[in-house]
Amino acid sequence: MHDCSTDETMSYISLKELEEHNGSDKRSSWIVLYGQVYDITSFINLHPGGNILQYATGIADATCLFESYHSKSSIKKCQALLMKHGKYLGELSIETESKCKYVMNTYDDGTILDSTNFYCTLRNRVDVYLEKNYGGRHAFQWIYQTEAVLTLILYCLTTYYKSFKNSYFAAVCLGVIMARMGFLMHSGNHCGISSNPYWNRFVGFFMDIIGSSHYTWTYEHQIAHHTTPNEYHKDNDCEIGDPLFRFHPLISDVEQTNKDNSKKTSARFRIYIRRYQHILVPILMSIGFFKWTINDIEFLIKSKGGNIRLATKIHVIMSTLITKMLWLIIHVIVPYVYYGGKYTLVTLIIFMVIGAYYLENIFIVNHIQENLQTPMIHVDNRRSLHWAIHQVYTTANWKSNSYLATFISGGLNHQIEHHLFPSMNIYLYPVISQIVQEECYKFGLPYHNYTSFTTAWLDMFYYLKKLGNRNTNLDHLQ
Ligand code: HEM
Repeated sequence: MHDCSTDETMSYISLKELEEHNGSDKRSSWIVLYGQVYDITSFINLHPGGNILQYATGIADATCLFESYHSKSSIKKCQALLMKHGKYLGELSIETESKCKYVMNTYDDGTILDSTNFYCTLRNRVDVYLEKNYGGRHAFQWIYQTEAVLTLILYCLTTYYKSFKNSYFAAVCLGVIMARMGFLMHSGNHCGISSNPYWNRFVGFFMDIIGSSHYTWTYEHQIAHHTTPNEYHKDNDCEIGDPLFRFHPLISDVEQTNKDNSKKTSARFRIYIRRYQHILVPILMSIGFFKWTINDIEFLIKSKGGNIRLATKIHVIMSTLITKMLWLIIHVIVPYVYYGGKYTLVTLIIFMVIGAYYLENIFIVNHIQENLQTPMIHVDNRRSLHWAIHQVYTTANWKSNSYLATFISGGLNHQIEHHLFPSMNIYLYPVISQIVQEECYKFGLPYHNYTSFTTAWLDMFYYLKKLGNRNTNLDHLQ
């Protein structure tokens, strides 16, 4: 990386300035690694890992993505490439809170061991082990590629029978297949399907085939969620349902500054609803697919999705609109013309609800749990945690080491391994989980692993209930 000690006059770049260089149409692309800002416009299209690099530009800290996506042996190549083609611009301004995220690895109050070498040690062990025994992070990629192609064929067949052949059974199967497409696109957009970036792009596009947008999803998931899991005002996933529901302890019952009566009523309504959120959330999960299909358009138009800014790209907006139109024609207009409104509505509800239930139940248990917060949640300087330690604290597995659970959940049962090595083939997670557990233990870090999906789900349910029933007080509004 750039040696700042030789700089006579250091330049500082503000977060605002950085955000303007996020690779939007006609804008350049800047990336922040280890607090240093680089202009990578000239080689962004030459990146050997493919176009995933575009998402990491214009964000406050891409160190987590940089470290977690490259193997031990790749990192040196990356640094050489960056030195050759990237232009060092300066340091990210000191006022930018995220800057210190990488620099310090221990809590300010010293309550935890110095874990500076946790990720380095772990990654070296994992990569050496995989290289020696399996030939690298993409072993078994042919299995995953075959699974992707077969799933796509099944999607086309079930869609055909549902939309053109009046089959309710096909609608049920389509729901399951849609969820499987969701797991696959998750791996594709994480570059986990293959060492070939085109395969990853192809499978990542499954998200658009099922009616959503891989572009907005990648920003929300890769940037907002993966770099800052369970962090309030950063990770969109811990704010789903807000203001109605509370998935995170820092979500307030009331708007602090507000004193007028209408808001007081809405705060009361919220408190009332939250009391039953553990019942309502599992019911409302059913509309997840409908929500995604519509939300994407809003995100693209506003260039913003929750806590994250999106780079505006006209060709992406156009292609998203086209794929959504095609989805609408195939799943709504065609069955409506052939079989009428009732059939269309019922089959739409069947496959959208089954798909959403399968997918959402799997991913909701990995982060929404009582014990999944960094220890200093109420203290601002918790950002001093190294990103990998943050991931371990805020993530839970269920049924680690089970290949069946890995297949059923698309690898999401190994959420800890996934957050530490997002681009690894999911079928290697059971292989490395023993190493991850051992290193967590050595460094005094937790390794949350539920013995079954049911225990994880029930704990999530009770935690939602607890969060919803938290003592609340409206007095200060008066
Ligand atoms: C400016 C920063 C970066 C540089 C210079 C860079 C450079 C490279 C290089 C040289 C490789 C080939 C490695 C090899 O052949 O062993 C590579 C692969 C890759 N990069 Fe990057 N990269 C950067 C940032 C990122 C970021 C931020 C991400 C993720 C968001 C990413 C994702 C990947 C992926 C997925 C691969 C393929 C790895 C594989 O097949 O296992 N890169 N990158």
